[in-house]
Amino acid sequence: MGLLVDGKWEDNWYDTSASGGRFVRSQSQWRDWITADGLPAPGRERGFRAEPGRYHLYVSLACPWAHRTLIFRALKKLEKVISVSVVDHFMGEDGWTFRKRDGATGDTLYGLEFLHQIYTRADPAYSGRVTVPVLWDKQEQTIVSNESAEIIRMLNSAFDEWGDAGVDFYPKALRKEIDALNDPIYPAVNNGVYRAGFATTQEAYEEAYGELFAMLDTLDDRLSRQRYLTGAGITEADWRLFTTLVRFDPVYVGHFKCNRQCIADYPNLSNYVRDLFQVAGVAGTVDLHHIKWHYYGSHKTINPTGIVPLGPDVDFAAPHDRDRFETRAHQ
Ligand SMILES: N[C@@H](CCC(=O)N[C@@H](CS)C(=O)NCC(=O)O)C(=O)O
Repeated sequence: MGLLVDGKWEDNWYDTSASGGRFVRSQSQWRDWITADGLPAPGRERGFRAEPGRYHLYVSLACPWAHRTLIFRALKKLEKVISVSVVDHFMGEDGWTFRKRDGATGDTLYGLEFLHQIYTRADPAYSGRVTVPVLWDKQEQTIVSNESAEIIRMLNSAFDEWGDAGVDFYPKALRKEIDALNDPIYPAVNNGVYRAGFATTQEAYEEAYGELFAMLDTLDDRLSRQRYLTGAGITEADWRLFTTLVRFDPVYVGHFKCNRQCIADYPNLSNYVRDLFQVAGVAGTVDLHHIKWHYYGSHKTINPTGIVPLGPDVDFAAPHDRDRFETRAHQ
């Protein structure tokens, strides 16, 4: 685990000393947008036109943020439009690498060894973390975005000429509600599990743990009345929650000490995660081997032996009870 400083790789774990033992995720630095017309997004200088075959995703199958982008690529039927490279599940002193095993593809564009070489290819003087996902422009040889929340918005609509325009996970009428759900779910749940797991003081851990389970309780209650977070149809808010929930029992309960209870113990969340897993195209984006081996194998500060636990045995393909609710297909 490390980062780039003026284009040079330095091996460094997260520094929590300035924040009372709290893990603070850095802001993504590449924030351009692909648009159907190629004009820069408001406030941006560079414009990127949506075109088939021009863009590439660098992902880890372990990473919940990258996982969002793979789900959107699959459900928007963009597999032939946007290509993908999958990094190795182990993230050690070289950061993410292109070692090829267990379904990792290597760097299918340039045959590079490390993901940080993709960042310096875009900017030889880049300083910052080297994270997945990366949305890469093969034509301009640069990074468009390394912010998953924005990449999924692009995939949701910019490529509709080639993808499935009938699927909309961020419909106009629900945008306010989706944003209002994402806003508290991100710090408490998506990033909350990391805040608990990477905390280096008891106080910081307990703070994150409390917020996490309070939010999961609220969500379980909400899902006792409706099939999905905004009601009868699946939206972006569901996919963002899903990638954390699917990792929860296999990894976060043990590795990140998020152990007040499992998702399996929540009557509604447990059925909900199976429901989403069983949406056509989604199961193929979930790789529990990469997920377990990455977290338990890579985070030596919290699991020094690197032993990967064998359990629990979670079956996301088991039946769920969610079809008792009103359901709406996408507009
Ligand atoms: N805000 C980013 C976060 C991405 C992120 O933190 N990815 C993790 C993997 S789960 C990573 O690559 N971490 C490497 C590092 O922090 O050095 C996003 O949502 O795209």
